[in-house]
Amino acid sequence: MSDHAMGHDVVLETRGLTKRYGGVHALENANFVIRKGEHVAIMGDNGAGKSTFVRQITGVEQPTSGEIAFDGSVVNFDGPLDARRRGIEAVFQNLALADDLDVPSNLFLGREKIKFNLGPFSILDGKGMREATLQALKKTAVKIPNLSSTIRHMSGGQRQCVAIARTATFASKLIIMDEPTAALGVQETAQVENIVRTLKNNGEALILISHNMRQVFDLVDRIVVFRRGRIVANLNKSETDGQDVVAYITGAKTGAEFAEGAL
Ligand SMILES: Nc1ncnc2c1ncn2[C@@H]1O[C@H](COP(=O)(O)OP(=O)(O)OP(=O)(O)O)[C@@H](O)[C@H]1O
Repeated sequence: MSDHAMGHDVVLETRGLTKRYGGVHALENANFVIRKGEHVAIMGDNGAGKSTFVRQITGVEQPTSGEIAFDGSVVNFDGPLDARRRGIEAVFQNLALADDLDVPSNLFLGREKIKFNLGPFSILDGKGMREATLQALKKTAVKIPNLSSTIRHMSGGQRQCVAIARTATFASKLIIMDEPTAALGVQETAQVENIVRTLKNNGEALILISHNMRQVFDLVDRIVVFRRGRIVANLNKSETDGQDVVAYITGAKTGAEFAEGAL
């Protein structure tokens, strides 16, 4: 894929992205595009290849073959840090929060604001991190009653909100959420969904992996369906419905009509 072949509004594009684990074909020839400000859902049955795809585009793993173009050029992510440095942030099912730290410390985990260095020691800018946390929560419409409480003392929904606020604070180009509400109750789910809507209003590009059809139709512009490691459908929300999507997920519709390059 030549760099200039990408539209200028394309944030991320994969071409022929393939991942094999020994003999397991977890991801086969995935062609995927997401543009600026777009919210795209990835759906598919268990084992369809959704998480494998996300691991390749977040630098957690290196693909077996295929290309990833990000922000205008072909990239090979060295690791997750490399992807993060370029502006891709993901909220994974295991939230990677530190249980014994408070909200600002978790938001800045690994990226702490330093006030000054004293020999080998770094003195953290606690006030700066607290202020930046308040701003980040405001920007993402995340409501956390007490910034000083440790993660251990928070509900599942609040933890998820902290993880999302962290993602949204540092993701300059692309946010990825892997099943963000799978473990949450009704109210907590509503809160997370509100945050996703706010991110849409803020013009952020977002990939949402979800099994929840209502949520997907509520929150995204486009639905990409994975089945047995392949992308079998790329559907504009306005041109499809839940039954149609389920048909692709289960294989009742084969996706043979899903033309290469139709993205
Ligand atoms: N590290 C690995 N080693 C071997 N096989 C793997 C590995 N990771 C995933 N797989 C296999 O690759 C296929 C795709 O798995 P993946 O986890 O990407 O699916 P998924 O769509 O994310 O499923 P789920 O909804 O259950 O999370 C499955 O057959 C899975 O068993």
